[in-house]
Amino acid sequence: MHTAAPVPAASAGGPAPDWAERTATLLEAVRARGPLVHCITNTVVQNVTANVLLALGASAAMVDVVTEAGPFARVADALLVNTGTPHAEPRAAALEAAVAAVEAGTPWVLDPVAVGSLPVRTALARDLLALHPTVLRGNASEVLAVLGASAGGRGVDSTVGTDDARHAAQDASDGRRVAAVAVSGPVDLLVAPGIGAVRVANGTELLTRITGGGCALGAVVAAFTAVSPGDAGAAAVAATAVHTIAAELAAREAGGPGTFQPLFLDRLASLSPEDVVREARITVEAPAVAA
Ligand SMILES: Nc1ncnc2c1ncn2[C@@H]1O[C@H](COP(=O)(O)OP(=O)(O)O)[C@@H](O)[C@H]1O
Ligand SMILES: Cc1ncsc1CCOP(=O)(O)O
Ligand SMILES: [Mg+2]
Repeated sequence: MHTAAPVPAASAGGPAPDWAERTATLLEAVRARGPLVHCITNTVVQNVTANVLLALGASAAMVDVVTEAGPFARVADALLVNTGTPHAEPRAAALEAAVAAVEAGTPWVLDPVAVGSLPVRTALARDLLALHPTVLRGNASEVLAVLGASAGGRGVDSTVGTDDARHAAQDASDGRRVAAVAVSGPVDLLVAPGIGAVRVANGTELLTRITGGGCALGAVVAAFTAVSPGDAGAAAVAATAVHTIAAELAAREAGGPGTFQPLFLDRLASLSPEDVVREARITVEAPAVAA
């Protein structure tokens, strides 16, 4: 079992090199353990999600059948539930898996894709949220919508910035509805009790020009929760940094979205701890200290 490094001290607004070191350590832990990630995800991104997990060094299994999903969530190392194409059976399987994950102590991630004005997935995502996912991950519109603070974005895309979701995300994690919230966008925002607001400025606009740039990130976050027991914030930061740094390196060689996708998988697989430490652009805004 990997022993996580201590949480780095927060420094207001400045660079936080300890998070880069810790991300590198957690990346090595993912590769050493090869966590099995149980995915109940949408039909659009199943293939890219499995490929991203395999490139990272994790394992993927798409188990979205009722009566299989619950038992599998008990033996998997982590679970991802994504609401992108919420047909009837995957909806029931998602609830079954989430209940089992909570009972078994399997960490799990909720990605409330396109929640807001669409009633079926919005009800499902709220039911899932009530089961206390380890990490809530989505774009800013989705995070706000599932928390009841907005009407949602434009389909699967956000119409607001990550900082617009900051207060709702902090309320959700401080109130223990979830252990951490990961809000994606041009600069990703990660919040959890004790870590303040962590921002990861890595990434590439090409991640928004292929499908699954965010959905696969949810699976990567799930893989990192498996090696960060009790520290969902660290899992969210490390997963986001690894995903976005690999993408950024791939974008330097890519001719466009078509060549970017395989290069992204190559970079995920070859990303070294040194690459992480050299490329990470992570800042921390310390939590407010009570007077
Ligand atoms: N303008 C951008 N520049 C760089 N990276 C981005 C940009 N927009 C999104 N990303 C990255 O793309 C990934 C998916 O984010 P996002 O598009 O917000 O998710 P979703 O697909 O769920 O809406 C994240 O890793 C995020 O860091
Ligand atoms: C296009 C689409 N439609 C329903 S789910 C989905 C995939 C969304 O993927 P991402 O949120 O990673 O862009
Ligand atoms: Mg999404």
